[in-house]
Amino acid sequence: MEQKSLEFISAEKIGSVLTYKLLVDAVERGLGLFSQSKAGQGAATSTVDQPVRTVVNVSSKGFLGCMPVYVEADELLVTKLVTFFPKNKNIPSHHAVIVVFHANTGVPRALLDGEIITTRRTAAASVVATKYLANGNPKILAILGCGVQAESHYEAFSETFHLEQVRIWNHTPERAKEFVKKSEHRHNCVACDSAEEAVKEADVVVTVTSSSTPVVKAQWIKPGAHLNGVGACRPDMAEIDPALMKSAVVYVDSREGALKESGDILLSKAEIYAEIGEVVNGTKTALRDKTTVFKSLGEMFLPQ
Ligand SMILES: NC(=O)C1=CN([C@@H]2O[C@H](COP(=O)(O)OP(=O)(O)OC[C@H]3O[C@@H](n4cnc5c(N)ncnc54)[C@H](O)[C@@H]3O)[C@@H](O)[C@H]2O)C=CC1
Ligand SMILES: O=C(O)C1=NCCCC1
Repeated sequence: MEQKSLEFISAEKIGSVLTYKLLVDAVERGLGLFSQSKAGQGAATSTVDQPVRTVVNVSSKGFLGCMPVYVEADELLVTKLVTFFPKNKNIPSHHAVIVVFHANTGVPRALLDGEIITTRRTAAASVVATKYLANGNPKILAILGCGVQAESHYEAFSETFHLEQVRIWNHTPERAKEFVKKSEHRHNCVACDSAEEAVKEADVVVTVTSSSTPVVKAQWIKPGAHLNGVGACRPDMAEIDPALMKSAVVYVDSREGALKESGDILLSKAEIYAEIGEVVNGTKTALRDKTTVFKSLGEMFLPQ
């Protein structure tokens, strides 16, 4: 009889092994598997079963998201539980734990601190989308927002692309200046006084704010640029000008998730061209010369 032995894997341990290289490869593969499968449709034969997460609102303070997934190929039966409390002060706005079960027996195997995985996986997903959708090698990156995701996106993009400049904007300008000064390695970073200044010559834009209303306007975007929309993960929230959503070619991580959760898509009534996993699988085209948006909502896949 299998003995129950539940291992706890700490944030320190995860942080020491989970490189962006590893994650980018794993997320790319995961997104491909997801789009190949009948994910979320409850089919017993599905190779990946990942229903759209269940979200519990905690009055006006925040929410709890429950994100289960079964990946047959990896014998993975996992769920992430993530909270988002945007008004938190002096502690992160997101917290998460991940529970891993044995896929053949249902026996719980491990409990993982989910914070670093959430932080880095999200940036890795934006890197995957950018690898496929950027028009040539991106040289100027604009990051709107200066929180945890801004840090991870800066690290992941700096490791992957040869960036000449990273333009940083925050709605409280002091925070953008602090971001730039945080490390001597950030010599290629500049704090911008306006979001327009950050965005207007950028090859790639990342929006990583807790804003419920658009922080980027259509007319600021360089034609052919690629934008990763990472925040605004509820149907009543939007980070991107509806005019940009309508004029750009829109890619998502999960079509079903986007049609339930993304205010940027629902409020603008933008058409979804493809899941990024379909591009990975070669069943949809990467329209690199067009202005593209990847609307990220956070489909979770763990490396083997
Ligand atoms: N798509 C995905 O997979 C994931 C998305 N997210 C989302 O990404 C966003 C950023 O997450 P974190 O960096 O962890 O959050 P954070 O709390 O560390 O940072 C939030 C940033 O938004 C800025 N901000 C707050 N209110 C604003 C407003 N009204 N207008 C403009 N900026 C404002 C803050 O100054 C800060 O720079 C959140 O919306 C979060 O829910 C987070 C994890 C995964
Ligand atoms: O995938 C995640 O993790 C999250 N996605 C949307 C916002 C909360 C965290």
